[in-house]
Amino acid sequence: MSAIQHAFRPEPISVPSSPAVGAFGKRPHVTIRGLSKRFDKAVIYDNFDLDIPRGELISVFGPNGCGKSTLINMIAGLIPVDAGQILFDGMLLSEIKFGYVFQNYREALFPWMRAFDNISYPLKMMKVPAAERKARTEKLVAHLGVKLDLNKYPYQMSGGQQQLVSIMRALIVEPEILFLDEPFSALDYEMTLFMREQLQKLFMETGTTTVLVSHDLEEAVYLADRVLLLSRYPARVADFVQYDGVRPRTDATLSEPDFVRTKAHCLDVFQREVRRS
Ligand SMILES: Nc1ncnc2c1ncn2[C@@H]1O[C@H](COP(=O)(O)OP(=O)(O)OP(=O)(O)O)[C@@H](O)[C@H]1O
Repeated sequence: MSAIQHAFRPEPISVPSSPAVGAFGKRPHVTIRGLSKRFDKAVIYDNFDLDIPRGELISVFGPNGCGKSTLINMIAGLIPVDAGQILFDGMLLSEIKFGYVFQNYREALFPWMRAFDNISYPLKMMKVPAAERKARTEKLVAHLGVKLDLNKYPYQMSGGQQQLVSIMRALIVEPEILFLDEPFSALDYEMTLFMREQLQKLFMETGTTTVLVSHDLEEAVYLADRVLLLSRYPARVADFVQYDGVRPRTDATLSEPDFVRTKAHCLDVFQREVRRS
């Protein structure tokens, strides 16, 4: 193991001998074993294993088209797996509550519903009575300290506000795990910075296990407790890099030695994977 790997305290990703204890020395939240997926002749995953620790924010980063979205979509049950098993504390997806935030906020919200109704919609699907839906939505908004007119329709809100509504809609069910697929990529830079702070605040408030696909290495490291670096497909774990930067992370974080080293290490791994044909 090189000196730089020591500095980042990478943790080996291996199939634990007992499913009760994962690679992190504690029970993993999500256990993926033997996952396989192909699209026509392209083998995207072939017998892929991964443990996702509880209560951490995991950024997924890797070469273009390597299978980042496919991974979270399979974990979230949006696309079927060809083979393998994904368990959440030993349970199936159907037995847990999870939230998913799509990249394209423009198509994610119901345009005929006000922000408030968009946020509380999953509760309606769960047949929660109207009074309780209202109370829970108000509580979530107050808890997060979101300053937004919830009577507005999506077309009356900025992209960032719409994405914030999408995130709150994902959180309203008090998910055990939250998936975000490049949630800020359609936003302008100012809004992206604002939304990163919102996400970080949410994460610090709720401690929800979060899996974030990002195209931006700086963002991936800045937000993460661990960065999952994938290889080109068939995707392997090229590295699973721990980053312990104190939260809340700020602009100053970006020039801290630990951040700079972690990002440089991730970039090294990424470039090695990109060069590999
Ligand atoms: N429904 C599909 N049918 C056929 N091929 C698909 C489908 N979905 C994804 N793929 C292919 O599978 C590979 C992985 O796609 P995926 O979107 O998971 O990658 P990604 O790493 O998220 O991509 P990007 O970096 O572009 O966001 C890509 O080559 C993609 O073209």
